[in-house]
Amino acid sequence: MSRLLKLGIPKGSLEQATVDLFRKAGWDIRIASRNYFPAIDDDEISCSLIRSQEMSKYVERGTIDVGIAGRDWVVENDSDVEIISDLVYSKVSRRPARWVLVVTNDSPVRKLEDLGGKTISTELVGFTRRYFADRGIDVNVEFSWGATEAKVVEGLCDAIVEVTETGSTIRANNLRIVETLMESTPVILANRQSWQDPWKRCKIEQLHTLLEAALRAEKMVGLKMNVPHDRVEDIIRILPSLNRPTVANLYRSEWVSVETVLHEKEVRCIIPELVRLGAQGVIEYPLTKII
Ligand SMILES: Nc1ncnc2c1ncn2[C@@H]1O[C@H](COP(=O)(O)OP(=O)(O)OP(=O)(O)O)[C@@H](O)[C@H]1O
Ligand SMILES: O=P(O)(O)OC[C@H]1O[C@H](OP(=O)(O)OP(=O)(O)O)[C@H](O)[C@@H]1O
Ligand SMILES: [Mg+2]
Repeated sequence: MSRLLKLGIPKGSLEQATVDLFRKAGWDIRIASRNYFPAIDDDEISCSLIRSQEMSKYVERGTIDVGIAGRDWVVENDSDVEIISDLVYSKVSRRPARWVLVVTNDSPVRKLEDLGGKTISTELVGFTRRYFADRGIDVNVEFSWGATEAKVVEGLCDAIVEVTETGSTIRANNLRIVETLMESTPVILANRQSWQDPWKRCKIEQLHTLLEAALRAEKMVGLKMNVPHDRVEDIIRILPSLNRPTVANLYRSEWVSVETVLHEKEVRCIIPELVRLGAQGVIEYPLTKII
């Protein structure tokens, strides 16, 4: 019997970064203009484009089995879903997005308490209300449909709670961060019943393993070299690795082959050192997955 896993891809800010990550993990997802059901090169998966804000609701009720969406919206919706994994990427970087309390540069507000009795505009209304209520600060939280930064500039509110990644929107509007309220990364979230189904769970775990492996491999490279037997200890001492470098014998030789995995930025410092210590035939190669 052929089985199908219903997968939700986040439409909007995380869409392109998610499709790119799937490509690295081994799945080709093709999104045709104005079509909400992307093609995927896996007969066991059917794909839908779903807004990040709504993903957890559809996963909770089982309309889709598994999805990717920002943890922020899962928290906001207070959805009863299985969180399988945090994937640390954003729209343009590999850093978490941050929900920050923001005011204009010339605002007298310096700390959360200064907002008592004031109005805050945000898309994340439930979370913001809970955040201030938990701290005993009475604020008026208004829902914003977007372009939220403009509202604080125009004086339509006293502060905003908005998501930021690079900080460029905040800078461009002459705004100031008072405090970070929450960090958020995309998560893999699954329907609880789907997670209990052995076939679906196995398929979800396949996605989980390969998406994480592709993220982990970014910026990492493999390094391989030949080393005289009596220099191995000196070389191993300076060589970074995920666990321990591999040392293998070379056929009928006094030399050994040493292999390791390290961050690409470490390579430019380490290669001259390796050569100084007697390594030869040093090669660097890209990695696509690390499990
Ligand atoms: N640079 C970024 N800008 C906006 N959202 C980001 C960014 N990086 C990551 N995200 C995440 O993308 C998800 C969706 O963000 P958001 O709610 O702003 O909707 P959107 O996809 O940007 O659509 P819209 O055009 O309505 O803003 C959130 O989980 C958010 O944390
Ligand atoms: O810190 P930065 O890197 O500048 O990113 C933050 C901005 O990105 C998002 O807007 P988005 O692109 O989702 O457009 P939107 O205004 O339609 O939400 C968010 O709402 C901020 O305005
Ligand atoms: Mg947005």
